[in-house]
This record gives sequence, C-alpha cells and structure tokens, in this order.
Amino acid sequence: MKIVMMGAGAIGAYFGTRWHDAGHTVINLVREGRAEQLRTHGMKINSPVENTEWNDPNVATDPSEIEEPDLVVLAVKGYHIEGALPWLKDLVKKGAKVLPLLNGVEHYATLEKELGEEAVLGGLAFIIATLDDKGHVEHTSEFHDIVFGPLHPSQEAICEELSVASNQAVMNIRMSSDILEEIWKKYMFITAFSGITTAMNTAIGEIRDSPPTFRIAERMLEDMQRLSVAHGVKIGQKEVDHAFKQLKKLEDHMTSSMHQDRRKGLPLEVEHLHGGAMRLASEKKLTLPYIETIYGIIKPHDGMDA
Ligand SMILES: NC(=O)C1=CN([C@@H]2O[C@H](COP(=O)(O)OP(=O)(O)OC[C@H]3O[C@@H](n4cnc5c(N)ncnc54)[C@H](OP(=O)(O)O)[C@@H]3O)[C@@H](O)[C@H]2O)C=CC1
Ligand SMILES: CC(C)(CO)C(=O)C(=O)O
Repeated sequence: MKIVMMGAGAIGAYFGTRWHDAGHTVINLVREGRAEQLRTHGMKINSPVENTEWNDPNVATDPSEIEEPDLVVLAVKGYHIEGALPWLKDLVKKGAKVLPLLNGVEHYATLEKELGEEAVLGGLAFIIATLDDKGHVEHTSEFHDIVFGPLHPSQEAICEELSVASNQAVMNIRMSSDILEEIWKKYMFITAFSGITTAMNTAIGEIRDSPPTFRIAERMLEDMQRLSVAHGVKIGQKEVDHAFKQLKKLEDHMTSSMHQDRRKGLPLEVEHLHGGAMRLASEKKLTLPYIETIYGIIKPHDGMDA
C-alpha cells in the first residue's frame, strides 16, 4: 500500500515509521523545515514498545512528487487544516482517500466539503507522543492505537485494504463499524482531559489529588455528552462514566498532547477542540458552561507560554 503521511510530527512520524517497517511504501509529505530535519537526523522512535530507526526516510515537499497514492494519513494539528487543503486536493485528484487522525470533530465538515464525502474516512489515534529537538519521536505510553472506519459506503474496500496492510505493523489498529460514534467519544474525553491538564498546567495525578478540580473534568464530559446528543450521536451517561473511569485510571504522570504543547510554548488546539465545541453548541442553541470556562482560561496561553 502506498501511504502518504501528511504531517510527520509526533503521531505522523510514529505511525508512518511503523508502516514503513512493515514493508509499505510510506512517503512523508512535509514542509521545508521538517524536510530538512528529516534529511539531517532521519526518523527515530524511542518507545517502551520497541525502538526503531529509519535513517533515510522518503521525503516529499510537494504532491507533484507522488504518484498513485492509495491513502493520505492526515496527522496535522487542527489549526493546520486550512493550510493543508491545497495539497490534499491534489492527492485526492490522484485517487487517494484521506484518513485524518486528528483529535476533534470540526475538521470533518471542512474536509468533506472541500474534498468530497467519498474521500474522507474516519480515524483516531490513541498514543502519548511528542518530538524532541532533533525531531525524533518520544513515545511515552504503552498504547499506540489507531481506530478507523468508513464514513461513506464506498470506503469499505480501502478500509479492508488498510486492515490487511497493517497486520504486520507494530501498532494496535482496529476497524470500527461506527467510527462516527468513536470520534465523538474521543472528542468528549480529550476535551475534558486536555482542558483540565492544560488549564491547570499539570498532569492528571495532581488534578485527581484535588477532588473539586477533578470534578470540573467530569462536568466537561457532561457538557460534551449533551453536545453529541444534540448532533445526533448516541452518547449517554454510561459513556460519561466510562470516560471518567478512564481519567481515574491514567498513571499520575500522564498528560495530554495539548498540555505538552503548552509546556513547550507551542500553539494550542484549544480553538479547534474547545472553540469548536462552542461553535457546534451554538448551532444547536446549547451552552457548555464548563467548556466555555476552561476555554477562557486556556486561551491566553495559546502559543505564548513556556
Ligand atoms: N501527540 C499525541 O500524543 C497525540 C496527538 N493527537 C492528535 O493528532 C494530531 C497531530 O498531533 P501531533 O502529531 O502531536 O502534532 P505535531 O505538532 O507533532 O505534528 C503536526 C505536524 O503537521 C505538520 N504540518 C502542518 N501543516 C502541514 C502541511 N500543510 N503539510 C505538511 N505538514 C504539515 C507540522 O509540520 P511543520 O513542522 O512544518 O509545522 C508538524 O510536523 C492533533 O490533532 C493531536 O491532537 C492524538 C493522539 C495523541
Ligand atoms: C488522550 C490522548 C493522550 C490519547 O491518545 C490524546 O489524544 C492527546 O493527548 O492528544
């Protein structure tokens, strides 16, 4: 299978290298700065599961360099989506389907409108990973999962193909028959987890030590549950309880990718995740008081805080 990794950041570099190691043609379609870093330092993954290196990774800096792509795995941040559209359009014209692995929901409407509904699969990544100063991946959790599935009946074949192609890859990958519901469940979880860890600027352990603070995370899950129902996705109290249990089970040091970005002084996905939830709520005349509050607390740190 010919896979284009669009965005070879933390998750793109991680999963792209794992597919490469499994024998697939993986092309990292990146911007100039990242291309230079990959040429100089190559790909390296430091992982509790298995370390690996790809010394001379395939790098492209324009879609015209790529022939007959099967799948574009989209692993950019929410605030990169608009900028990614021209290259995505070129690749879709060449026959590729697009599998986004971003957190959040709002990007699906944009991608479907710009690329066509048949081109956009549903996808999610579950991993804790970040890049070091050489652009190598630091994978710090035992889990490294992808869940994906069709959002349009015409996508069954490419989904089956990806499933088979991933059999030998060092990752847990699963095809879902209801990827939309899974995307919303993760959206509910990540909005609470990234919201509380980024707003408090600390990992989950310290948040749990303060029950009134931890309760805010539960309230955010409830806000997101109401939002999903308003958008026709069946998420109930059972799923809220399950997500809250997951927050209770995480190891003390664990934190969200958004909080890791705050620690590094990078731009945050707060507009995409929490801002997106507020826009989706206003479409349905809902208010999300806890999401709105946490959004207000995080917003000043977007790209400004070390
Ligand atoms: N990191 C994690 O642990 C997890 C992250 N996620 C989600 O996955 C998504 C990606 O996160 P993550 O990998 O951490 O992000 P990173 O910031 O590490 O990587 C994003 C990459 O996208 C690249 N990029 C941006 N625009 C383009 C473009 N137009 N063309 C090509 N490359 C582009 C950036 O390149 P450049 O260097 O040029 O800016 C950067 O390398 C987010 O939605 C995040 O929430 C989900 C689960 C876990
Ligand atoms: C919750 C987690 C770590 C799971 O993959 C995540 O998606 C993130 O922090 O962005």
